Amino acid sequence: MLTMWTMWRGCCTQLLWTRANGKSPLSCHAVRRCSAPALPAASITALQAVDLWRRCFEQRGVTEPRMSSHYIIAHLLGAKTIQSLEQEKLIEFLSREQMEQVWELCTKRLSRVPVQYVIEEWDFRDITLKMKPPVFIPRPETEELVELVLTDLQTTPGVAVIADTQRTFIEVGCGSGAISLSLLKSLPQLKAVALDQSVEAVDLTWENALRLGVQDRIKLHNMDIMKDGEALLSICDPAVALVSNPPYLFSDDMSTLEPEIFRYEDHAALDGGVDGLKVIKQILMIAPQILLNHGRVYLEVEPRHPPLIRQWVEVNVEELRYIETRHDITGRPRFCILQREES
Ligand SMILES: C[S@@+](CC[C@H](N)C(=O)[O-])C[C@H]1O[C@@H](n2cnc3c(N)ncnc32)[C@H](O)[C@@H]1O
Repeated sequence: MLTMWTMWRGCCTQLLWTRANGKSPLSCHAVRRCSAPALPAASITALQAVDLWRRCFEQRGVTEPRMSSHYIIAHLLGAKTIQSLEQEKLIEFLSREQMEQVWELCTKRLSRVPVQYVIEEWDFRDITLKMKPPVFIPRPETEELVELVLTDLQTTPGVAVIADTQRTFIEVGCGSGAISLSLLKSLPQLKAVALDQSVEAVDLTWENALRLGVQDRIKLHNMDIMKDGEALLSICDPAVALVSNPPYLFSDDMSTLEPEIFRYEDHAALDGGVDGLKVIKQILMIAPQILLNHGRVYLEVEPRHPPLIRQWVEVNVEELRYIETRHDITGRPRFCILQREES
């Protein structure tokens, strides 16, 4: 499936998680304030606008200059990509109104607003999600997490059986709803209970659920798992799976993030504490109480985490067994699978 992320990733490696290589933490956040080029008096074509803004982004040090200009201008012309537009449309002169829109959105990008917030939507697997700052922008690795969960729920003996009869899964930290809504879209028999500490995230997931027509199969809660873990037990029936892409960055790494992330995304979605495991440990403590026997936990984590999680669970959570670590398409260990097993 050629998603926006695949194409984006095809042109760059690791857009958003990349640290500002070679720059000191200070310099990477001290973004130059750039004035936008003046709106030309005469009209230009879409292709000329794409090229003008690409060069402008390049000169001003905006990451992914080509893709940024492509996505914004394609979006304004009613398409996902420049490549999907007919040649005729690309060489037509833009109207004054279209020119003003291009300038407005590209100027936002110039001040390092992520392109996903600029165009206010983004594709995740086969769904299009509305995006709104500061709610976390779903990353390509998470598409892999969803694939993994879907396959595992349908093919693992024992898990597949309970997934067939007990149909609720829980997501901790739903953000824009990417994981839960994608799973609901793919498996019509499933129901979700999703929670997030951010009101903006819960509201955005609800808006996206309505857009996708799955609102009857999802229950949403504005809840902080660190404080209201016990309350979660009272609001949902035992579940077949607990899925999460929690905040997992080591606090020390926060200052090395690109300006797009550091300045615009909710830090609570990213910062996992000193060892990146603060929320993960809480999820693992609660998991045995909210999962059915043989129910599974699926986590997206930082590449350093899998051995630490395995070790920690062995010592601290009797009823959870570490099943395996899975790698992402770049070969990094990024996903952990655990299973509840009654002693
Ligand atoms: C990395 S983002 C993932 C969002 C979404 N699931 C995705 O993959 O695009 C982590 C999410 O967890 C939420 N979160 C962080 N700490 C939390 C907590 N203590 N309780 C509940 N949600 C939390 C954040 O608000 C954020 O939306």
